[in-house]
Amino acid sequence: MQVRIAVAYHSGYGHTAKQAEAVAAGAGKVADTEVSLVSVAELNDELWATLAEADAIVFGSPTYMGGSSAAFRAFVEATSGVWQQQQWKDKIAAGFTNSGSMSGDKLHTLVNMALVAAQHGMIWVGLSEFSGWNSSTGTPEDVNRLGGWLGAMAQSNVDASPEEAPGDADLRTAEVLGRRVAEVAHVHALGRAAKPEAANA
Ligand SMILES: Cc1cc2nc3c(=O)[nH]c(=O)nc-3n(C[C@H](O)[C@H](O)[C@H](O)COP(=O)(O)O)c2cc1C
Repeated sequence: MQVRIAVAYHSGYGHTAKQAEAVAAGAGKVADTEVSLVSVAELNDELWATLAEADAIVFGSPTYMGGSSAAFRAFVEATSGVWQQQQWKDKIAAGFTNSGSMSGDKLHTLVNMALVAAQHGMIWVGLSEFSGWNSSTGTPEDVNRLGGWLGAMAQSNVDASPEEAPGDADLRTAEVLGRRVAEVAHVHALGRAAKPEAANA
C-alpha cells in the first residue's frame, strides 16, 4: 500500500529547510512512501491539494521569539477552512523546529503545532528516541541530543550558514522522525483498510 507524507515547513534563512529535507529523507527510506516537501511561504492551490492528499503531514518552523515564524502562523490560520471541512481529521501529524539557542523555547513551537493538529483531529506522533548527550558518556553527536520528544529539535548557531547548521546529529534526529511518521502512517493505513468502520467512528 502506498502512503503519502507531506513535509509542510517555513524557513526564513534556510536552516529549518535543511531539517525539513532530513525529515523528508527519513520518510522516503520507508518502502512504498511518496514524500512531498512543501514550503508554506506561498499559500497556493498546489499546497492545499498536496496536503489534502497526504496521509501524514509533518509541520516545520523555525522558532522565532519563542514561537513559530509569522509565515508559519499565517499558514496555520489559513487552515481554518480545511478545519471547517474536517479535511485533515485522522491524518497523522508530527512536527519539528530549529532555533539558535540550545533550548531557545523550542518546546513552545512544538506544543503549538501539536495543539493545531489536535484541533484538526489529527493523530500526533512524537519522537521515540532516548535523549542523548545527558550523561558522562554522551556526546553532542548523539541522536536527540537536545532531549525532546514532542517532535524533532535542532539548533543552529546564529552566525552559521545553512550549509554548516543544523549539524549532523540534529539532521539525523529529523530523519528518525520522518521515518517514524512514515512507518506509523503505513500501520494506520493498513488498519483503516482492514477495519474501515473504525476509521469512521
Ligand atoms: C525574528 C527572529 C527571532 C528569533 N527568535 C529566537 C528564539 O526565540 N529562540 C532562539 O533560540 N532562536 C531564535 N532565533 C534564531 C533562529 O531560530 C535561528 O537563526 C534559526 O536557525 C533560523 O532558522 P531559519 O534559517 O530556518 O529561518 C530567532 C531569529 C529571528 C530572525
